[in-house]
Amino acid sequence: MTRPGEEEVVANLAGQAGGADGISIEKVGHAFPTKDGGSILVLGDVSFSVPNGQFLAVVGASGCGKTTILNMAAGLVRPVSGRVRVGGKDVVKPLRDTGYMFARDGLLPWRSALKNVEVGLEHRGVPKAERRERALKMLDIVGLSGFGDSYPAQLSQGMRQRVAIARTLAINPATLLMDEPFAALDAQTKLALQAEFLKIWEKDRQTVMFVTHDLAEAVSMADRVIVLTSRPGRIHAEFEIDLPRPRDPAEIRFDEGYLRQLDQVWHALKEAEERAG
Ligand SMILES: Nc1ncnc2c1ncn2[C@@H]1O[C@H](COP(=O)(O)OP(=O)(O)OP(=O)(O)O)[C@@H](O)[C@H]1O
Repeated sequence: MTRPGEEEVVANLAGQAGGADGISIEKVGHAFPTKDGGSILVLGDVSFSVPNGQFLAVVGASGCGKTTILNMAAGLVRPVSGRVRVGGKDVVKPLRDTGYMFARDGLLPWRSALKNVEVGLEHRGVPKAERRERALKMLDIVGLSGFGDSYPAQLSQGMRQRVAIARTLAINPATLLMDEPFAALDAQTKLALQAEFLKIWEKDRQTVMFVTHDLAEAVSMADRVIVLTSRPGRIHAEFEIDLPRPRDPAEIRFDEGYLRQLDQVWHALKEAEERAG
């Protein structure tokens, strides 16, 4: 899996609030060069859009190009063919009003939790007092008031991922790109953070593209789920998730409508993998 380096993470955190026209992936194809001088086709003619304020989950077999699509929307990878637009603009470099979150929290170990939340604001040139105020507010929102002076090594994995959420949201991003952000957490913490994240998101409704292998996570959180084929990734199926909001992923687990939609997505993914295999 490709991951941006720290500088790129910081660049993505250095966001600016602003309007957006969602995300648009238009006829995108991509291949990476291989060591033997050949190339590996990763994405084949993928088109979809994420309307403003929608929470889209993308699922698909390992290696089908999910992270590559996120990296394209983040401006870290240029597609070989096709076009990627975010907020109505072609993405030709990392956008300042896009937040990017990963399974690993990416916190800077030498900075306190509070200072980590401030990183993106610093890069935007937000004055110190305002920065501090916003970072403290975000830590409070993610349930970590009182932990601002703690360093990442002094926090549990769930707490560190909470700091990462606070850091991503502190810049007030219009677009959120999330790559398995809760994958490294134990089941209980994962459910708690999913619920907390949804509570925050349901207020602000950023445009979200969320990559996950966890189908329950996709269906319980998203407005829409896209299933990609195995490599080269193409769209295999798409589902509108018509479950009411606000949603709590822990509580929705036994809902009939949820179970039905989960079953549909599960079958679509199985079918996509069987066809490829
Ligand atoms: N920079 C790169 N150079 C060469 N190959 C790459 C590069 N980035 C990704 N790939 C290859 O492209 C394919 C798609 O990678 P990507 O990380 O987008 O898949 P993914 O669907 O996110 O996988 P996973 O679910 O395992 O995270 C993989 O085969 C990967 O090895």
